[in-house]
Amino acid sequence: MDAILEKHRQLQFQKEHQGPVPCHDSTEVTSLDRDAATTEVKDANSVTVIVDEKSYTMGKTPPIQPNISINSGISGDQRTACVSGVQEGIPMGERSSDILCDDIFGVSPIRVQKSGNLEGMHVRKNSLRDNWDDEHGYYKYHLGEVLDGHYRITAGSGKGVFSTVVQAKDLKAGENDPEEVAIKIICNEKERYKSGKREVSVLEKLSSADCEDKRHCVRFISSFMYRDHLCLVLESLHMNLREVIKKFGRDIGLKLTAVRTYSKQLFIALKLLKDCSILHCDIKPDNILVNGSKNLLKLCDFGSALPAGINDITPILVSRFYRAPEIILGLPYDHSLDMWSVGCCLYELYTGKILFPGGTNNGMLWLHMQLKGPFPKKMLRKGAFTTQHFDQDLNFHATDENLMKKKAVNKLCMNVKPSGVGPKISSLPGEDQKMLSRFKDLLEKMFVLDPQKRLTVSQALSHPFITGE
Ligand SMILES: Nc1ncnc2c1ncn2[C@@H]1O[C@H](COP(=O)(O)OP(=O)(O)OP(=O)(O)O)[C@@H](O)[C@H]1O
Repeated sequence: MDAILEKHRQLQFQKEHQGPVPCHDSTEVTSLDRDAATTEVKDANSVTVIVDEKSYTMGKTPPIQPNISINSGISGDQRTACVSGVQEGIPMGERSSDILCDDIFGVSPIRVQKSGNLEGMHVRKNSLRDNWDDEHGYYKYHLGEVLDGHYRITAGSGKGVFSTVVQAKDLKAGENDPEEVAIKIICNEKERYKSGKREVSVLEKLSSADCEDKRHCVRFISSFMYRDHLCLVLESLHMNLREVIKKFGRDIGLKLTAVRTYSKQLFIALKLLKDCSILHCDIKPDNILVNGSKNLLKLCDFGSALPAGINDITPILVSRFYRAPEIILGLPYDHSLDMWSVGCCLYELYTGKILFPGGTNNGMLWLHMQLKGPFPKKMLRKGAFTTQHFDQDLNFHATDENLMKKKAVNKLCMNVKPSGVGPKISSLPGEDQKMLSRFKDLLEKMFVLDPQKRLTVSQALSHPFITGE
């Protein structure tokens, strides 16, 4: 990818010469083939739990989060949720029978069925399953296998928490049909089947609202059942943005012109969601796919999507690093929650770094305040979960273990001095300074803490960073 290599070259030049570097003005994200096979990371000692996506709603016992560790990484990794203990300092009697566990890096929100120990969890055993499933309910496909007499599997493509995705050749493709497709094989489990069916109806709605395929959401082709697995046939894309960052932009990020191209396409996708009254609720680099030339992206994984206006209050909606503050505080939410997540992705694309790597929701709020200052009191007063993070005078109350070690956190939250996005984004020589300051301005507006004042999708599409005017 020229744009990224160019950025590497600039950094290298800067290091060696400590001065500006002449720069190509490449705006295109150009092709670079995937050559790394996906890795399987498996912890021999981990115990997999089957998780259920329905989140807890306002008024029920607040969630207790066991220390869940999830072997996570890019989508090709095997992600296994394993319970390593329970949260300290909470009497057993106060625990809800349904314990929610928070996600960690890049992993979609999940819910285990019972707290603390493995008793009652839906632990799968090989002997209990038909032998075409693995012990966790994933379908054990093999290359060359023909699914439903229709699709020959040509390669593995990715693995999510709830599915395996394979590349396949459509053996019955008509003249205008794509030969290459991706098939998302949903885990064989009742709740997964139900959420898969919901994903199908969201995809159908999006596809029929975008007949010309110009609005950057993955195309849905069809679905079928195969050996008790719901299978979604989707257009095939090349790799996800987490892989792109990892492979080409780790700790450095992509060139601004490439970020601008991706930003515009993401906003067009958000506009489609808005027009269809759908909240994605899990936007993160893993769920954004690019084509082989890397110049076209598509939003994928609508497995957590919700109709706008449902507003079940839950503190674990959206993967944690990309989770907007209104979710954590327990406020009503709408399309602005996806705008926040997209902001996190754009920052990550440009810098190669995660903007809010909080270890807990409490840690996330602290990072939000460090960037943008104290929360408006009006907002805090309305939050169903505010008391978990703020005292009665609305001063921040650190409960995150890592935060408690830091002296600065003990100060009243009113003293938090916001850094803003600007200082976190370093300007590279050769980068168009006007475009960069517009990018910073865009991000600043996407990270407005109050969701009602945050940048809307129409405003984003007409922002000077996008229009260039
Ligand atoms: N249409 C596609 N073309 C190519 N690869 C895909 C496609 N859809 C998904 N993938 C790959 O599979 C991975 C998992 O897909 P997806 O996120 O839809 O599954 P999931 O089980 O809902 O995952 P999770 O809940 O962990 O986010 C993606 O990150 C991507 O790498």
